[in-house]
Amino acid sequence: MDERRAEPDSTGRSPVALYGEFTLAGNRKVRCAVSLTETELTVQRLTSAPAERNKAVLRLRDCVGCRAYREHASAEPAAYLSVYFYPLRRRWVSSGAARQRVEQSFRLTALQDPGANLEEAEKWARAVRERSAQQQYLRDGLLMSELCRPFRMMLLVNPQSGKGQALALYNNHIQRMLNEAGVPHTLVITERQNHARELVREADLSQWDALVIMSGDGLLYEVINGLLERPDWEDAIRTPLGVLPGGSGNALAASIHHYSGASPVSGEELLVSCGFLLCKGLVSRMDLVSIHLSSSPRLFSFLSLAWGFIADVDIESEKYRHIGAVRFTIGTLVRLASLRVYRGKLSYLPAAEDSTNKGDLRNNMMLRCNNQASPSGPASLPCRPSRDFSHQNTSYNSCHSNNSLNVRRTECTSSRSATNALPGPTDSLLLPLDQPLPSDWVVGQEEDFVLMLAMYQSHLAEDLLAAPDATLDDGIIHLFYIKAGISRIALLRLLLAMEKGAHLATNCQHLVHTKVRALRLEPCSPKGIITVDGEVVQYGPVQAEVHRGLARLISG
Ligand SMILES: Nc1ncnc2c1ncn2[C@@H]1O[C@H](COP(=O)(O)OP(=O)(O)OP(=O)(O)O)[C@@H](O)[C@H]1O
Repeated sequence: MDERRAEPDSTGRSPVALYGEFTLAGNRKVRCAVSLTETELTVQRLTSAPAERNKAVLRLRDCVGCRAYREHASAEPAAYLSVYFYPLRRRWVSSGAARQRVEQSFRLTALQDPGANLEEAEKWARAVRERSAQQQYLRDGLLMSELCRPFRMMLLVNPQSGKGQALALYNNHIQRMLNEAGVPHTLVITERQNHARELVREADLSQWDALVIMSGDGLLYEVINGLLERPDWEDAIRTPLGVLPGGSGNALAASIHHYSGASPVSGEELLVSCGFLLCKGLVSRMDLVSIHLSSSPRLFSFLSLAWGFIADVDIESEKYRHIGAVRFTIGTLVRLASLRVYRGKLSYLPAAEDSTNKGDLRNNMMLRCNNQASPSGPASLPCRPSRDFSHQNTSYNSCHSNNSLNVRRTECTSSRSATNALPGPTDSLLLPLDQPLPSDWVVGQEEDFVLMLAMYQSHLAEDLLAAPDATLDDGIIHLFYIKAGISRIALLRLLLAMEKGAHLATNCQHLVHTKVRALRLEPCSPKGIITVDGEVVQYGPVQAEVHRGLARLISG
């Protein structure tokens, strides 16, 4: 075993920091030369076959953890080193790539003293751990010098979510991944609706470094609202949250996978990807949206507010939950066959030029090191309003083209905020629902709509990329709406294009997309469905305001 200094060499390749020759743990006849650089672990089998065929090069950024140990009750002096990677591997049956588990385990027997062999294995384990953490910091533009104590995670699993397999998925994938990453966790199996909400509302949060849900989006909705109902909501909502897909929609899980830049995956591949991101422990800020209804307490939403077609499909297809994500396809076909229109008024506050953010990565932090972060910095990406509102400064009282709202400006002098004395942040942009809107809002007139969808993350479901340019904390509500007049076939085409996030490129005249900071919807149809993060809420007037970066999410 040889320890070498990590200094740059003339080839530009990262130099070797540690070198050793071990046998494979699974086959003592195979000897390997193992070398560790700042970025890679290379395992070269020492056989007579051509060298490249017997070489595995694994990137430390794909490593979730490693372990040094001795076999229980063994008389042998050998110690073992296991290193766990989840690299992206190209799929053979379909295009794209997905993370797959690769374990490298070695047997160290160079010395006669079992303690000395174990010490050697521990030295390797420490070196691998430090370098793989360093890779994470470097990739995300952060250099942090010290790791804090291991974090303690509460993992809430809803056994009824999706096809009812969340517990089996935990047993088959997540338990092992968290053990490999050395993440101690306490498993809590939710027993009923609102169990998670009550639990986090009462919990001693000083005991937990992260609250992770394994379910659909509904359980995270409960956790977020439970945290914001606490008297200490300001600290509570900074607890890093995590999401592992176990439901049928899994929109937030699909969004964080998308933000990681990997090609689209679903099912267990999405679970492994989210498990990997969770083990890496990088925390980002996440926008939350406060939602006001006419006679219910204020709610907080992390994903979407929907009315009309999409809300109908989501709720009407609940009865097919046991078949998983296919339920949305069936629900869509059923609802298309009897397409409805809804009458209502839609108004909004356009996002200012500087509301989006280029510097997301700089707002990240390592979970193990810092989970009490300061607010987001200023934003800088230009906002692109939808084509029909580019003229909003000119003709407010007139009717516009068929893909615009009929807008008018109102003058409102009231300054009364809609936020009451409940816990949670103040809504500075909203007035009470029964008051006219302020003068800087675009105010809609009564019209017939097919759907309204407000999104704050990219995905509406695993395979629905509804807001392709949304990011976790851009401080933007991506508002989409379709007014009456669209044909069934045009609507179906749009929904199919949404699978790849191509719906905005179809130039469908009926689809409008605009970026806003707040909105108000006043339905006039006597009946209908409104959903918040896929959960039904009181039908009637509703308004929403985005709170940029209010929550913390473990993401990539
Ligand atoms: N043990 C349980 N039995 C019944 N319902 C539960 C249980 N635990 C949690 N719930 C409730 O189940 C509801 C649905 O959960 P969730 O949204 O997480 O899964 P899902 O609906 O299957 O997924 P998706 O939202 O992706 O379709 C939540 O409102 C939650 O409160």
